[in-house]
Amino acid sequence: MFYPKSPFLGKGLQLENEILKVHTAALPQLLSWLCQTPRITTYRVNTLRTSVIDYKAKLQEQLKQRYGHQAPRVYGLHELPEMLCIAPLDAPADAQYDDALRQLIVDTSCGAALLRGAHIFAPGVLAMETGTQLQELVNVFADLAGKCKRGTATRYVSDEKIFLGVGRVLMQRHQLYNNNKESASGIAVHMETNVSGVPTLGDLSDADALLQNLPSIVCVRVLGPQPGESVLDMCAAPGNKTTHIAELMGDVGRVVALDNSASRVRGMQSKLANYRCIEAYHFDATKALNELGEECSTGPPFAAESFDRILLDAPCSGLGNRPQLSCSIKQAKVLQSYPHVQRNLLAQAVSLLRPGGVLVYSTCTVTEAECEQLVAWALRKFPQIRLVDAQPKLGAPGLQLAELDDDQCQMLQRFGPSAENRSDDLDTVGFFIAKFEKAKN
Ligand SMILES: C[S@@+](CC[C@H](N)C(=O)[O-])C[C@H]1O[C@@H](n2cnc3c(N)ncnc32)[C@H](O)[C@@H]1O
Repeated sequence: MFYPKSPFLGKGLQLENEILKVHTAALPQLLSWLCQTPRITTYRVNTLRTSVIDYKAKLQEQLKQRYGHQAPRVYGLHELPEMLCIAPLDAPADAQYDDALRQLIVDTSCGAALLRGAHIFAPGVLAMETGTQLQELVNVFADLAGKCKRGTATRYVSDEKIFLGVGRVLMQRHQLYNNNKESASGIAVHMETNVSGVPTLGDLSDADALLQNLPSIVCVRVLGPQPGESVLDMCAAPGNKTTHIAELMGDVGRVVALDNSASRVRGMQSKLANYRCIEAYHFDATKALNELGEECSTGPPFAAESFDRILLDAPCSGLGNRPQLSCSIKQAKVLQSYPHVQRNLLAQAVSLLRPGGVLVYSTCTVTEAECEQLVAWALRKFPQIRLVDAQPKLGAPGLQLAELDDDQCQMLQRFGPSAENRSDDLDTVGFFIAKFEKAKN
């Protein structure tokens, strides 16, 4: 069956050429890896509320109810004690296409979530054949070409659709596509099986634990926040790393979360309200430094050298979000626009960090320009910072660039298709982490 080898479906050569400029030989392998589904599912347990042992028992119970004696393994990694991993199913073969079933088409972002174990929410359903009944089983496909019109009632024919699995219908056409009423919400199709073998549990996140990718958990561990410190999370929404920072600090100290999207800040407020040490502001972090050196009020902008640790989880091209069934970035100039804002943010971070403080720069992408080249630029531009080893190390070293020596590459973490990331335990999304320390005065 057809499976994409590039998120750009062979139509984005210019874009593909932007991704790895020095390491072009590694590009085909990287592109096809981006299209594949990470096979492990990871939850970060909120250890302020529950124990990892108790949450593991809860997960195992859910899996047993769903899969009986074929329930997949739940395990931890000693480097990340607050994380639990769910292994893929041993035998995803019963997700096989059944010619007797009707078909249902979803968009690519819904398709990607489905391959990672989600059910299908109403907005993701593009086409449902007329006559499809409640509780009926359907073959689910993703429309890679983006040509299937929402509300299509007939069988959608295309060479660029891929089979994802078999689902049970919970909403009918009239519930999904009623133009006169509010758009439908909720689960429209419950996935019984999928071709990735990732258990179809949906998102079990609640106050006790969060569905979160492994490198994001590594990232906050690399930052290493301590109780009582003052920590800035410059690009915080939806707040998933912010809450991890607060948890590692035992909810003692000060965590300032900034984001320049008002709606995203509103969206994370209720989650953050559970932590005493977090304060969140709708604010453009490229202006977070009070350049006038005036006495600051409590909120942003802040005086220079205000923070012990800073996380810059930068806005980026997001290409590491596997599986990339089709990339929403269509022009090279969009890809080229990210390093500019990343540099502005990094410059602010260097000024806001106290001497001896720690800065972590991370992205959920794989382009050289937003990862290793950005680090090389920062080291050139700011002699007061140096790279330090990004421990705990679960990713591979950074790519070798002329401007970075071998020791520096080893200090970086790149989650990609290299041998180091191949073990089943680490089949995760693409991500990049660099840790800097600012010289003491
Ligand atoms: C990669 S996401 C952050 C994810 C978040 N750290 C987490 O783990 O939940 C990047 C965020 O940066 C925000 N952003 C983009 N430009 C910004 C700016 N100039 N100042 C502050 N936030 C910005 C976006 O709104 C987006 O929420």
